[in-house]
Amino acid sequence: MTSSTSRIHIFDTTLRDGEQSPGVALNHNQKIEIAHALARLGVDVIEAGFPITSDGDFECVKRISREVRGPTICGLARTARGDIERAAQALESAAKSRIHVFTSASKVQIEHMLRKTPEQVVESSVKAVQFARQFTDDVEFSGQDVMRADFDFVIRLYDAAIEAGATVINIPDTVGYGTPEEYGRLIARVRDEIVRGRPVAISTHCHDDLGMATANSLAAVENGATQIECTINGIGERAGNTSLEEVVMAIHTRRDHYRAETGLRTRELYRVSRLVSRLTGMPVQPNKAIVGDNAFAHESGIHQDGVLKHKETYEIMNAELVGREAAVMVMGKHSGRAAFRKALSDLGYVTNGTSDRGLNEDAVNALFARFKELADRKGQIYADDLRALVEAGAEVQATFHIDSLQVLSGTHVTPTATIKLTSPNGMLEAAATGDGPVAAAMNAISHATGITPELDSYRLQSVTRGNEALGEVSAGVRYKGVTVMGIGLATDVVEASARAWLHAINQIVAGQARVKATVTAETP
Ligand SMILES: CC(=O)SCCNC(=O)CCNC(=O)[C@H](O)C(C)(C)COP(=O)(O)OP(=O)(O)OC[C@H]1O[C@@H](n2cnc3c(N)ncnc32)[C@H](O)[C@@H]1OP(=O)(O)O
Ligand SMILES: CC(C)C(=O)C(=O)O
Ligand SMILES: [Mg+2]
Repeated sequence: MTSSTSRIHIFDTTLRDGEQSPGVALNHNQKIEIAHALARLGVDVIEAGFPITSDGDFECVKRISREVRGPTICGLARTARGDIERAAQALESAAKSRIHVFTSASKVQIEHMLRKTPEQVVESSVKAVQFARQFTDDVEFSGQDVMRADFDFVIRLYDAAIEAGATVINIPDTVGYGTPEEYGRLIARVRDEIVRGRPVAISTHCHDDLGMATANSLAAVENGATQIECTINGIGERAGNTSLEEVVMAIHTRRDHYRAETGLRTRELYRVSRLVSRLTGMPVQPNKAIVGDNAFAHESGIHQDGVLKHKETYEIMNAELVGREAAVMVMGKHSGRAAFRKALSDLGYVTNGTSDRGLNEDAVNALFARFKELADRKGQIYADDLRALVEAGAEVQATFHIDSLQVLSGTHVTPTATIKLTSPNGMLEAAATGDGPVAAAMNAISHATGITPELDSYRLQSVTRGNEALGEVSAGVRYKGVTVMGIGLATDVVEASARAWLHAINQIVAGQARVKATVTAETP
């Protein structure tokens, strides 16, 4: 840290405000596990709970105080003496402890919730801070809902709290009402009018009701705040709190701008995010900054091509720095050839092969065309899909290709299929019926090609994941004593069957059949 770089303290409240997320209730062991993970991450303060809440919360704060070393352990308390005493008891065995006393600052909360006058709020706050100081030298003070409060009152309240012994003053935008500009200006006012060089830290605590928690916290840093209160994955009351991973990585990535740094071991970020998501049962949205599944993933061809050539074309931070893998390629309909080749070679296929070895240019192009077709229907294409696609054959050598297939089937109709095939001699078209839609499609192909093998075996299986999983059909066919295995892949099972049938016919025509059974003189 250079002399012009300020150190920002990270106050993690996942176990207190985060646990206030509707539907979340962590048990002791889960909280201890998260507290240890936060200590490994290197947060400065863990707000372990609100000890007056219940015996369970009390015991948990007590256990964290006893077991977790590194960060300061903090307990929340209203201005009531009972709350403060209970917090102090819970924190007794912590190596470093903090009591966090809070009141309300806005008129609406003072009048309607606390049912007090502003004077009474100041008085009870002063008494509470003084009382808390009897247990620890580290007392944090908060007045809820500052952004809807009268700022002159806010200044008076916090000045009184500092005089009473508060060492950290936390400025909560409890309902996520402020804009970055307004919030930043208030923090600057607090810094200039009441801190005035006294050894008191300014802290920010923002909620995300309007999606501005991260921006507001960073605006506070620009205006003198040296502590950010936040939660892993941004969980918390209603729309949640400032997301820890976002502010930490914003400060790191834009250190040229913020001239600040946190002391966190950022490589732990992703792991802690997964842990909190798993234990709270709150999934992380895929497009969530830093820790979402898509945060370092690329699906569109132009981006994939850029990232494959040079990661920084579309990635602004080092994924490894947050414990993740960089430049993850997601294969879908927006993907291009560069990523497709890379995906094939990652699966072990040689993509610059010659006509007799590996996949040559034509083979890759044919596979790419099939891949696009599939992606249009299936959405995401997984490694298994790609493998199956290659194994089903690029059909470069194929004489016949499906141009279109239409099948009519139902309870009271005779299954009928119409096929159009491209061939070296032009378009071939035929229609046929069958016992079922699969038989009708196979018969139509046989009529069009003039080749009618016998079906020896038929197997259909789902090879990939998702609702639109690929169906793979393996059709063992016999023709003039030669047995050939045709493989067809499609999201539609009738189409997969037709493709398998045609694949077999193409092998017969090309004379490239893999002989699986003894050749006999028998003809079908
Ligand atoms: C913005 C925040 O995140 S604040 C923290 C919010 N977290 C929680 O509330 C979780 C834990 N809470 C609880 O378990 C309970 O609400 C308790 C144990 C704290 C209190 O329970 P109860 O005694 O049953 O009170 P209840 O929850 O119904 O109402 C809250 C009381 O606290 C008072 N209160 C609220 N904030 C404060 C404060 N900062 N200082 C003093 N009193 C306060 C309210 O005025 C109300 O008092 P009243 O009962 O005299 O009207
Ligand atoms: C207890 C306080 C700091 C709080 O969580 C809030 O105001 O949002
Ligand atoms: Mg809060």
